Amino acid sequence: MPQIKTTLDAEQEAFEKEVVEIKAWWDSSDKQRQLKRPYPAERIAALRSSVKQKYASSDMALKLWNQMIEHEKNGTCDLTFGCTDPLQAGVMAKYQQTVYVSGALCGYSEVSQPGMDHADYPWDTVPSVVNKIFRSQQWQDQRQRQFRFLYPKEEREGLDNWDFLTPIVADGDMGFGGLTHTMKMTRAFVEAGVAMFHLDDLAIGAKKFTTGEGRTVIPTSEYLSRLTAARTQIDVMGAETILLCRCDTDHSSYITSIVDSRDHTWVLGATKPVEALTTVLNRALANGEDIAATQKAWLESAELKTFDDAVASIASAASEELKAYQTAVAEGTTSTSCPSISERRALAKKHLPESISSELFFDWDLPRTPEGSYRWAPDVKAVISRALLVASLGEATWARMDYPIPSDIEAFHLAIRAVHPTRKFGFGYTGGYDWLKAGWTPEQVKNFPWDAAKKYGMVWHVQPIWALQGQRRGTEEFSRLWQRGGIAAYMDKVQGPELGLTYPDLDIRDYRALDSDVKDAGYARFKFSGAYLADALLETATMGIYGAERGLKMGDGVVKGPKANRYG
Ligand SMILES: C[C@](O)(C(=O)O)[C@H](CC(=O)O)C(=O)O
Repeated sequence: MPQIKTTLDAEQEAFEKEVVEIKAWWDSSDKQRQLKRPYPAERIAALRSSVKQKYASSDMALKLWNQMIEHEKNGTCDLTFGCTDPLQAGVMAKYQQTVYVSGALCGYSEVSQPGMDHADYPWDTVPSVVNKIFRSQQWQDQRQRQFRFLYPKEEREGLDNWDFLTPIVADGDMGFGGLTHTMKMTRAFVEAGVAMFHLDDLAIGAKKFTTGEGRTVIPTSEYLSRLTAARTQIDVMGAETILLCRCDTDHSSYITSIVDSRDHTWVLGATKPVEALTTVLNRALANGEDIAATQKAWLESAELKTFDDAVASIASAASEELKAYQTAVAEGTTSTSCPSISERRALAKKHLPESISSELFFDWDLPRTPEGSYRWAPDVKAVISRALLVASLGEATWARMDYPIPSDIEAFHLAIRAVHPTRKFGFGYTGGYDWLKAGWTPEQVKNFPWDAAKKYGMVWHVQPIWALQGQRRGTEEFSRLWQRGGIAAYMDKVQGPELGLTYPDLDIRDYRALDSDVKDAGYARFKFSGAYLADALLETATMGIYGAERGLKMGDGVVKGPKANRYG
């Protein structure tokens, strides 16, 4: 193999030139300047290959960035929805400025083994759907252009001229593995032409949006490395691809590790000296006892609390000393850091009378799950502190809320905007949200997208799983139409409007009386989505431990749905 023909001087000079170019790029726009990399330009230059490429992803990202800036200026927003189908994407281009490629939808319809939204499909699944859609957008653009040039300039006015190159936003979930998976996925997204993708803080292999189990997140430090891995890869490629920092901490139930003290405020511990939960569950399993009942009884006996609540519950009689402890914790807490549990133990010892502090029992290992995760109860402050910490690694933020609680939405966005006044936010309308039940008035629901755009800079809104509900309904309507009216109904209802024709002789109207079918209400979200099946499979694999907390029970081969799902 021939050696590269260069001299050491020439090699060094080219490297230094590249470093200068990278620095200039990082300083070339507001978009770039807001990013704070934890690595120097030299590191990126050394990580690059010598083949320089230009990616369409950069053009699409800048287009989206400008759209978002305009929305932010005008207090408006883009409203899009999830799509995996190129034909749909072509239609969407007429009405919205972005197309969203949803991981959940890909998991249902783009893989050889469909399933619930567990992000358990190969890491390149979503990038390859982005690739398919981006190519189809280019083809739509090409065929429209070719059609326009069939006409001379003076006759082109009024011909279709849609902007089919709608920026694609994609679901990167939790990066599908370790940091190198995240980098490979990022690279695949950039190569596929994505404009923006989101990465969240969910634990790998533990995304469980079924009916039976809470979500597991990773520690703050791991979330930071995950987003840094994606940013590194984007920089190595010299791309403008936008990174949307999504945070799923809101109402999550478990955290894989307590290595990062920034998470400690919300971690739950047993406040009674009980046996470890796993010991109790294993014994119950061996004895064939009811797992759900065993777990429930254990949780009651352990009296789980956060450390600060544990202190407050034993020190209520010593209100001055308790206050001193709480003030000391508050003084050691900033928006991005807080005292660790060992430091809090020391503060409790310092401020509480010996007779009280010696009573304090807090053990966060006892309630660990069979997979080793810790239990925690994060509030909106936890989401805010994570989002603030990672903000400078990406250009936009999305707090994925488990439920649209008005005060949480307000607190989150105002807190981030207070630090980053021009921050752009995304928001997802999960299909199961019941806005009225969450405390919104009908008027507020009607105005939400535009009000939130004005108030918070929420410029990108997505209904990710429309296809699961809306497309099913559309297909259902057509299936029934077709059965009742055959080709005449097709001509009247589908082909006619498509070709601009009416067929007055086809006087068949009875097929239009499509009675509304509410028999299957709730079907799409929990049955068609496979949530019950997923629960049953996980429950079987964990010998009944999975879902026990939410009241799922293994019985007669039939898994009964919980009375209340995660939407309350
Ligand atoms: C956006 C999402 O990641 C998706 O896969 O589309 C899901 C959608 C949903 O559960 O409604 C999510 O929000 O996690």
